Amino acid sequence: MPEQSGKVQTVLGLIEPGQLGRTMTHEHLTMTFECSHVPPAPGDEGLAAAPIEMKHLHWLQQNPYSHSENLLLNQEIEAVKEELLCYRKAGGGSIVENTTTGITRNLPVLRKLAKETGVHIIAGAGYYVDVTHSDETRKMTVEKLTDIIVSEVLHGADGTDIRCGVIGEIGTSWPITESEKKVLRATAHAQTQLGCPVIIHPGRNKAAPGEAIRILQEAGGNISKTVMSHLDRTLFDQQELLEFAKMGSYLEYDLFGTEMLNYPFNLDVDMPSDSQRVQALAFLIREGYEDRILIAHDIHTKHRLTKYGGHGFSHILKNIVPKMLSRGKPTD
Ligand SMILES: CCC(=O)NCCS(=O)(=O)O
Repeated sequence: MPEQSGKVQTVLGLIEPGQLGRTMTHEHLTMTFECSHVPPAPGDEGLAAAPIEMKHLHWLQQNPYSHSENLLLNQEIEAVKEELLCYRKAGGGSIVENTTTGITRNLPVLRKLAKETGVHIIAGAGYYVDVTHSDETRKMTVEKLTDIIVSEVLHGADGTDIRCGVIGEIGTSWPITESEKKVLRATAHAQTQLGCPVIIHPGRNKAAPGEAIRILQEAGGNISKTVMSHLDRTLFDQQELLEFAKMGSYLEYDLFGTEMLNYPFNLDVDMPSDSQRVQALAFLIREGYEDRILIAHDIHTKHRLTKYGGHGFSHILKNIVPKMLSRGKPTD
């Protein structure tokens, strides 16, 4: 792809890497997450159906996936626009928007947001997890899936001329399903043709990141240009984290701002606090992985927007960066 080589492809066109500024590599600006609805606990049905209000905020923070309306981030375009203007004021430059096929990607909205806020937005190509794959997707060969992903980057996606700039987030469950394995192989083949970055959503099991990387590797993917997302809810043991880091992908801690007691998708997981995320990053830096770390908020529900009392897209720049600086360099 000679035209794009060495450039960043945003929804408004190509820019130089030097124009990116501070970049959140894993966010969603418009999407739906009904595929991950969790039925409310007995007795909570009323809360789950009530309008989002301050008095319910704590319940919502603890049960974000049990409130159907909370899963419709696509209804909040104006609020997201305000947030992006604040993000720019806070020093933000770019956002990688990870919404792929299956969770209602909306490229015209991304283009409008980029035009109206001045934030560079890079859209994601490819497919989310198996439960969102259509029958048509399941029937496709790896070659057909590859052609679609390549076309989303070279020509535009979803019937528009708006081009994606990365592949991902590519969704995988645990265990990884046959349909997801096909998409992973197609992702690797498309990356070989395009040379662009890949972003993977691993299943909720400590073996999931390594298994996804192995499948990409066997299909010829470039692991040094691959991002493993959501490590903060997936890999906890320091030795296992180092074993994974040696495989060579970028290591992404992208759930900053998410603090919940019971992680409903895997009750064995203790979701870390932001302080624990910062400690995990300090550990990786001490071990020599400073240049392989990426961070973001992965906002994908309404309640995390400042409109609803959430932390918003500027939380890392306003709160986490000062926290990191207050801890100094890990060797200090
Ligand atoms: C679409 C957003 C997404 O998949 N976020 C990850 C949520 S979790 O698997 O880490 O709970």
